[in-house]
Amino acid sequence: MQITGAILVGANDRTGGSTFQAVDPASGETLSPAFHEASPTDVDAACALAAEAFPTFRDLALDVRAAFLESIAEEIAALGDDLIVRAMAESGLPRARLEGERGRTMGQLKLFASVLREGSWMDVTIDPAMPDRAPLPRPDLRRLNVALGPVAVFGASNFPLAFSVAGGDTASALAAGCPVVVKGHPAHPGTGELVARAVRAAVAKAGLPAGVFSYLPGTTNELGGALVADARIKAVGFTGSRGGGLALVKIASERPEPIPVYAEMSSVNPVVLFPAAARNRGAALGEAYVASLTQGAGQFCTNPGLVIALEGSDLAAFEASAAAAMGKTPAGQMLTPAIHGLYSKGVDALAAHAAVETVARGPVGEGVNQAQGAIFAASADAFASDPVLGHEVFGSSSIVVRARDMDEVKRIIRGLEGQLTATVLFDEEDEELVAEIVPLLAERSGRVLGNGWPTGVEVSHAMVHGGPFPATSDGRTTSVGTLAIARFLRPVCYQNLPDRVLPPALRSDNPYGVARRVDGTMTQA
Ligand SMILES: NC(=O)C1=CN([C@@H]2O[C@H](COP(=O)(O)OP(=O)(O)OC[C@H]3O[C@@H](n4cnc5c(N)ncnc54)[C@H](O)[C@@H]3O)[C@@H](O)[C@H]2O)C=CC1
Ligand SMILES: O=C(O)CCC(=O)C(=O)O
Repeated sequence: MQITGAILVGANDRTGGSTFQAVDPASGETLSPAFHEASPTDVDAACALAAEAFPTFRDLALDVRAAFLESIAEEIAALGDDLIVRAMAESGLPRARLEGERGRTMGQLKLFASVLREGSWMDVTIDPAMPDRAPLPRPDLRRLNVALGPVAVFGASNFPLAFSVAGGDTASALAAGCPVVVKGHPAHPGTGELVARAVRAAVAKAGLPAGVFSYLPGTTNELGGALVADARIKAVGFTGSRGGGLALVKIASERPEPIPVYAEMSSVNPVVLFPAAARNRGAALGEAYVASLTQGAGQFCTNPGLVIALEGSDLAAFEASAAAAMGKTPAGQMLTPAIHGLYSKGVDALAAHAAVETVARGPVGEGVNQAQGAIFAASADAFASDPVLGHEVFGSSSIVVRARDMDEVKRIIRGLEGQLTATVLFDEEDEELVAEIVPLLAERSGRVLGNGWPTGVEVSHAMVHGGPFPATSDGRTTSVGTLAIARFLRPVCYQNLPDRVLPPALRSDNPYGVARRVDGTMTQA
């Protein structure tokens, strides 16, 4: 499929005034073609079409919408190697990683198709009428979840497939019955266009209204701002910087009709290394830490940016092993010159900090925009007295906090901001201490992991990829896994309405055959 640089508004290819080009971060070279910057007029057209498409798309039979999601996955597969080659050039990510990400993207779409057919996402609940109840009769009450309306999705730079044009936000919004308008990430516009054309092809094949999906490429904050401000948009999904996420939250909350923004922003993902684990296997853990930290040049919002442990010889052995591993880990290719610039600035600031010790630096990269890994250390007092030390440095940089005792460990944890993940590394002898620490971590994070590493998020039913602010702007939900659909739904209760005017899932004959809670008891169809 050809990349044209067009703005994809429903079924129409549009062109605009100014253009921009992608840059290959590994060579610094500009890539063809030029992409048209979407304008406020394009935002208006895309949102008008999305609003028009909404009632039809929302009310589709479940199986039809599920088949549409599966068809998007097939269209993405049909893009073949062109997609991988373009994504490699635009992101600097290696082939194997992108092939895996493509599989995950398709898997997410298919998983949401199965969720749709299964039906529990509607949470159908029926309280039958009790006409003879005294002193007052009870009306017939029937509740289900319905789609919010058109959703704006901001693709992430670090997952050009799985968190981008047809990534988790788009898949969950479409599954809910919400048309999607994507603001493409400017770092991978060609990859974005290819995937957008695949989604558009699936829309056409299913005979759906064209406004179910639009793709707006662009570099400016004004574009994203105009999209979030548009009255027809009813929710926003975003993965990116804290500044970007907060700017969108502000715009959304100041609208005449405020809307929810589900922004995944920043996290340092604390790892607590317990004494027996440090004593028994500190060196092995040090190596595994560096493997997780440097994976993908550290460009995961889940990467372990903070280790908290008791000072002493066992921690010294962990640090020495991590330093040795870091010394052997080549610099990693970063996604964009801007992200590399921010990484270098963050690392330089830590290296120059009076209370921070540099434990290890990885080898200097041979090419451009490469992340030279970095491990720092600080005392618990130093860490507690400068909040900057707890801020995310996006890339393969991490800090080890050396605590004098478990009370200091707890004090550090209590001072942490909200996190996507928190990890405990422990052996059996540590379990009593672990039981004290896990509740503190759970209070501050979306996922608490034992004896593993936070990078690598399973796409499944139980997964939570979310967490209290600033990990996300709304810690009640997740952007990965099937629960993500709930972000784009709201409950409606129908009172005393006859079958023929009710949505199918609420009717007496239960035509979709979904499980329902009737008078407080779960019933199968
Ligand atoms: N939490 C996470 O998972 C991630 C965090 N980041 C952080 O973000 C930094 C920059 O990376 P990007 O991916 O470019 O993120 P970004 O937040 O700068 O951009 C993400 C998207 O939001 C748009 N945007 C940003 N600020 C906006 C504003 N004020 N108004 C309207 N639209 C806006 C951009 O045009 C882009 O489409 C990284 O260095 C890293 O610190 C990046 C990727 C993932
Ligand atoms: O590792 C994952 O699957 C998710 C990571 C993520 O959300 C991110 O890095 O932005």
